[in-house]
Amino acid sequence: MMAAISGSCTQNVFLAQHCQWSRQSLPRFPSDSCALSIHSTHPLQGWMLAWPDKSFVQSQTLAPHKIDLGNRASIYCNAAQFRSAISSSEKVDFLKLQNGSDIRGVAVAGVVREPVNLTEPATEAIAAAFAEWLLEKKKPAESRRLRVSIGHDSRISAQKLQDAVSRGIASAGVEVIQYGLASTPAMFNSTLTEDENFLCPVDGSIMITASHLPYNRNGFKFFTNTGGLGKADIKDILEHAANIYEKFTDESLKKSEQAANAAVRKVDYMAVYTSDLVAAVRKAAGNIEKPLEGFHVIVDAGNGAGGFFAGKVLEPLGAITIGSQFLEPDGMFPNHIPNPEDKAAMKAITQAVLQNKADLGIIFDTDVDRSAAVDSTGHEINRNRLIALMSALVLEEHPGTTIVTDCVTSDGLTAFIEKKLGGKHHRFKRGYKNVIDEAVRLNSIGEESHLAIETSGHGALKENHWLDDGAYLMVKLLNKLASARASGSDSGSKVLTNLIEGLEEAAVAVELRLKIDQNHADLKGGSFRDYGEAVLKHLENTTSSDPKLQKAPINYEGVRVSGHGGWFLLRLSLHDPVLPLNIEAPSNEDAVKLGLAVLAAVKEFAALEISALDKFVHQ
Ligand SMILES: O=P(O)(O)OC[C@H]1O[C@H](O)[C@H](O)[C@@H](O)[C@@H]1O
Repeated sequence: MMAAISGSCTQNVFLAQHCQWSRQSLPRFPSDSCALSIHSTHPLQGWMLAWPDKSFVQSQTLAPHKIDLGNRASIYCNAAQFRSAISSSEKVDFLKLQNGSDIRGVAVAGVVREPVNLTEPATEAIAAAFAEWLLEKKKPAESRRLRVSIGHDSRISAQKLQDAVSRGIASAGVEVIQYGLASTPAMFNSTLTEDENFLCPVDGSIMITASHLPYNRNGFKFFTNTGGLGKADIKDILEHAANIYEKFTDESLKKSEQAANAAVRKVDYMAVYTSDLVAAVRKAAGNIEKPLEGFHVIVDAGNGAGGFFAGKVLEPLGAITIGSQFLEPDGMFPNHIPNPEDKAAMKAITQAVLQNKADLGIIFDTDVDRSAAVDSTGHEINRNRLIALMSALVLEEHPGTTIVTDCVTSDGLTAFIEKKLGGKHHRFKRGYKNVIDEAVRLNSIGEESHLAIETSGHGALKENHWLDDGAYLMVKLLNKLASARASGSDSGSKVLTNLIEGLEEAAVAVELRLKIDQNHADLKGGSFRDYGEAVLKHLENTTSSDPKLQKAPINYEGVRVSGHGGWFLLRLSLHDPVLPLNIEAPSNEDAVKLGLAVLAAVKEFAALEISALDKFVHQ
């Protein structure tokens, strides 16, 4: 038996060093076929892995070369003895890598006070933990192993992290399918596509991205066919990754490299994803091959992953894309930050549209889950305007439906959705996952909702599996242009601009981000969250005694108050020790009055950095 096992030890090494599993779930081997059963295919997948639990046998606690199978059998393996490969200087605080439902960290050295914490071994451990999580959630079919797709954006650390992710996945006995440069939504899509030629559907998917953050960062988003993983799952995975990491040995790292070398396959999945987008526009236009013939559309990918949209989506549909810019992936982002909320980015695409006299401009963030547009007059269609436009399109198809948005949307948007479009505006919390989950929840309790969208440019439609896909949002706009042309009412992007006519916009709209100094004595050793909550409570109390201010009757996040013809919202950032303050008002004077009301309440909180607010009210 020993000889038989030792020949297939890659995954057994992983077992012996990283895994925990339930005694009850061990397979019943006939006494003399044990070894063959185990190394015939992929041992991990036949066994139910379990998350840490005291009742489980932890292989680490067993003799180094022996895995105990209860009283039925013992398997011996010539794996390396346990000897941690991680020195104390490489300790990683895994939980600090959690960013809501994503993982984010520093992957490139060289920025002062930003030490690398998303190292290759940490990445390998996280990927292995995800693979284990997946193995527990999904029962692999007899006929095939589980498979995970891996894609990345244009960041300079993409390649090394892709390799590390591949090692982690392969070490767990799961198949690795690399897509190379890809968009986040395409990765989710790969869990839904049914096409064995492209090894789809995959059981899980990992996108390596840190969205619009600076070049030295990177991170991961995880998907299964039910959508992106939530916060609780990410926390479990990180805790488990920390265990795996502690137990790495030189030998196990070498074995996972060998496993990855043997297991990795590459697929051009973006070809499938883009042809689906092309097909969607053709269908909406009445099955016309080139419904965008003659339209001039400019794409600005900001050197992220979105450059494909010009050549692989717009051009096959007949559009002219001359003047498109920054389509080449470049992880140093030399032109502007790929972020439709960024002023410089919006200026860049606006200028390109005007200079080229284009019909429409389209801009994506780095990993293409967010987008915005610019009409032929250079008018930006982002933030509240993008939500208004998408609401108009969705409400044409689904009259009366509920539009779920984040909390920093304007009062003008509510009036537009409810009075002009006849829909219902449900202003919920910040965070793309929060708005998507809320829309799904509403549907589950009988309230119809077809759109969940944030001012950040994340938008998800029910018809598109609640996937927040910046490219799909733009496809909806293109559908409108194409169908207007097909019906003879073509007037270029005016078709779109007309749809948001009547959206009232505040003359002044500002966002100030007030930092909480986490090391300040005023925190008295408590968390920045508790401190932030105390600030918010105090603000709520002080504003309730001001007759000129009215607390929003329904509000799900922070303190939202109307007054002086406008409103303000102070809330805790989803991720950072920051209290973002949004103010919208009909004039600067009114905005300052609202700012002063906030300042009066928050100035006594010594750990809060209020200089930006101070400057704003004393401008
Ligand atoms: O709370 P904040 O710091 O403003 O960040 C909020 C934003 O965080 C991330 O970028 C998420 O992807 C967005 O969905 C969310 O809106």
